[in-house]
Amino acid sequence: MSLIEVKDLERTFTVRAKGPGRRRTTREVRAVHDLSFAVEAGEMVGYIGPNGAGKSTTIKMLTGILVPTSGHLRVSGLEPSRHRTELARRIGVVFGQRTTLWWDLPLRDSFELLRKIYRVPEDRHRRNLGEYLELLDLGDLLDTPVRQLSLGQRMRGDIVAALLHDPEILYLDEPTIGLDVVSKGRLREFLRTLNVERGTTLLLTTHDLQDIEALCRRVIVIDHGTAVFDGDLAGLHREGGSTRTLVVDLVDEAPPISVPGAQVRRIEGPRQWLSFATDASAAPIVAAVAASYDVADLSIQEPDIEDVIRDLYSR
Ligand SMILES: Nc1ncnc2c1ncn2[C@@H]1O[C@H](COP(=O)(O)OP(=O)(O)OP(=O)(O)O)[C@@H](O)[C@H]1O
Repeated sequence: MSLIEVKDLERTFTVRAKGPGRRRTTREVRAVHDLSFAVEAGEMVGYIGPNGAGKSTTIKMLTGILVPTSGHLRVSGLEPSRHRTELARRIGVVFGQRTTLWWDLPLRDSFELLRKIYRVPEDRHRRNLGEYLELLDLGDLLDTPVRQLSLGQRMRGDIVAALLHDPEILYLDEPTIGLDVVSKGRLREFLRTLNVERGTTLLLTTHDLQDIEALCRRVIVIDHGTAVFDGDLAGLHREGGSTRTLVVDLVDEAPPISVPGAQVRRIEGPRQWLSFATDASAAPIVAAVAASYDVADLSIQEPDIEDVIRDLYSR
C-alpha cells in the first residue's frame, strides 16, 4: 500500500452560466480528470502545472475538503473525505497565500491552541516546538502577534504550526511565494532536513521551479486535470528534449567547430555555442574541442527547466 494512492480520480464542478436572453444554463468544468499516481512514504514530490490545471482541486481532495466525483483515493489508508478528522492528525497543510494562525494572537498562543486541538501531549509539544523554533530561528518572536510578523516570519510560523502534531505528510501550497532569496533558501534547507531526519513525506505545489530543483527528486506535471509527466528531473529534461550547452571562447574567430556529439547552435565573433545531449558527458566534447582549436575559455550551461516546462504545457 502506498502512502498516497490516486487512481482514475475525477472531479467536476457544475458552474452556472448565462445563456442567450435571460436563460440560465449550467456548464460542467472538469477540474481533475483521469488522474492516477502514488506517493511512497518519505518521498518529496513536486506537483506542478499551469494556472487552472487542477493542483488545488487535487490537494483539496487529498486533505478531504472536497469529495471526488469518482475514482479511488487513499491517504495513509484512509478515504480523506470520509475520515477527515482522523486524517487531520496525520497531515499538515501550509498555504503560502494565507495563514492558519490566529491573526491577533502571539505565535505562542496559536501554537498552544493547536496543541489542544490536536491533543498533542505536553512533553512532545515542548520538544517539537523547541526543535522547530531553533531550526527556523523563530524563538525571539514567540510573543509577537501574527499580524506584526513579516511574510517570511509568518510563513515559518505557519510551518511550525503545521508540524507540531508530527504529521506523516506535509502539503505545501506555494510555500516560498513572496519570500526573498535568503528566506527561500532557509526554508528549502529546513524542508530538506525535515524530510531526511523525520522522514516526513512532502507534496509541494509551486510556480517557482527553483523550489523543485532544490527539493524534489520527483515531479508530477498536471495539465487540464491530468498528469502529463511523472518522473525525475533528468527524465523531465529528456521528455522535453532539452540539451546542455558548451560555450567556447576561441582565441580568434573561426568557422563552426566540428566535434563528435555536439552541434554548433550559434556563433558571435570568437564565441560559439555547442549543444549536446543532457545525459552525455561533457568531458570528451571538451577534450575534442581543446585538442583541435585554440581555446581561450570554456563553460557549460545546464538546460533551463523553465523552458522544458513551458514546452510541456504548450503541447
Ligand atoms: N469551486 C469551483 N467551482 C467551479 N470551478 C472550479 C472550482 N474550483 C476550481 N474550479 C475550476 O477547476 C479548474 C482547476 O482549478 P484549480 O484551482 O484546481 O487549479 P490550479 O492548478 O490550482 O490553479 P492555480 O495555479 O491558478 O492555483 C479551473 O478551471 C477552475 O476554474
